[in-house]
Amino acid sequence: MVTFLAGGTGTPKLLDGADRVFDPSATTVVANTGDDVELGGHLVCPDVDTVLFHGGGVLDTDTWWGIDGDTAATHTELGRLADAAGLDPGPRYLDSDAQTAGRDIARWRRFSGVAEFMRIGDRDRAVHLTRTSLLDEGRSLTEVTRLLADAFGLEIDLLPMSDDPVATIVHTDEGAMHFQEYWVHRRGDPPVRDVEFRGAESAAPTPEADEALADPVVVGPSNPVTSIGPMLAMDGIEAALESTPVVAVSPFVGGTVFSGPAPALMRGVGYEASTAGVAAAYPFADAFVLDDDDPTDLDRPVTRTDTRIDGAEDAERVARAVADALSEVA
Ligand SMILES: C[C@H](OP(=O)(O)OP(=O)(O)OC[C@H]1O[C@@H](n2cnc3c(=O)[nH]c(N)nc32)[C@H](O)[C@@H]1O)C(=O)O
Ligand SMILES: O=c1nc2n(C[C@H](O)[C@H](O)[C@H](O)CO)c3cc(O)ccc3cc-2c(=O)[nH]1
Ligand SMILES: [Mg+2]
Repeated sequence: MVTFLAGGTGTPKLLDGADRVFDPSATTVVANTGDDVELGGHLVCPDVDTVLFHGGGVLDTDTWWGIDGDTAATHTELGRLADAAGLDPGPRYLDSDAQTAGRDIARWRRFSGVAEFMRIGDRDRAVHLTRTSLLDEGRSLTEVTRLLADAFGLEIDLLPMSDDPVATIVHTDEGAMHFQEYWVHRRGDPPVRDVEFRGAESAAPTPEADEALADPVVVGPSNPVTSIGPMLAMDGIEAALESTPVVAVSPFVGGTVFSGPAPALMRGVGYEASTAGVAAAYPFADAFVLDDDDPTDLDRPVTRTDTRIDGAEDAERVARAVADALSEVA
């Protein structure tokens, strides 16, 4: 049995070849939900969905989000309607007073769906519509995710980190904004001062996620702040990781990332933007998988390989390094 902690790019890339090393029927993936956002009344769960679409063989692996070849007729029409009605096409909160006055997580992650600022594909939207309808019937996100996983034919067990809402809020020089506004609408431009996981103090990992964390854990090469951070912010997760063998794969090579805003976010929360910073963020990790070219020395065991993942064979190589590291610490 093995459990991967996943964001939406680095860890899904690793999962692309992990099934050749770890039995998929004995593999659980706990996905971040801090990025989740409500658009037009539909709950979008980007990290859960990347793993879902990857497992179903339909992921767009140019972007690592959305469905390959998806159309966007509804998205285009929403934009046209908004334009014709003279509506602001940017991200608009449904109730900005309640948002700024209170700490209502639902309001912080809920945006107006008229002229969406994220490009939602038509087949992708069908997933959000199904998910939201099932949640409205009173099912938990865990149940709904499992139903969707069955529909997409996943072999692994895919779990959201929590059934409770957590919203990743980036505090910037230009104010506080939801991660999707910071990353998609503002292209990661505003300087980061801090990152907050709103709701994490009252959110709980699900019993299913708790159980999965009793198995050996692989922290994939995801963003330590916005993909793994929301999990670590919940009570009990770090303690669970202290009690089980954990191997982490660095998303950095020294001070360089393969993609995305991790350096700015790491610096924003006070970590060095490097593999050393990742190790500081993961005090519970028993061993690390680092790139051959990473000059970092760590105080914990290190297994080295080429950690660039450009396909299933690369992913298999990194997964084998993970398995080797796990066998040494388990
Ligand atoms: C916006 C993006 O978030 P998300 O899509 O959730 O991505 P993750 O947090 O899962 O991953 C970001 C992280 O991934 C690293 N990465 C990307 N490609 C590779 C690779 O081939 N090898 C490797 N070891 N790491 C990889 C990348 O450096 C990023 O830091 C986000 O936060 O970027
Ligand atoms: O950069 C973008 N990322 C988009 N993403 C990716 C997403 O913003 C982030 O990369 C993840 O939240 C990080 O995990 C989407 C993810 C989805 O699940 C559904 C729709 C989108 C749409 C966009 C988009 O328009 N632009
Ligand atoms: Mg993410």
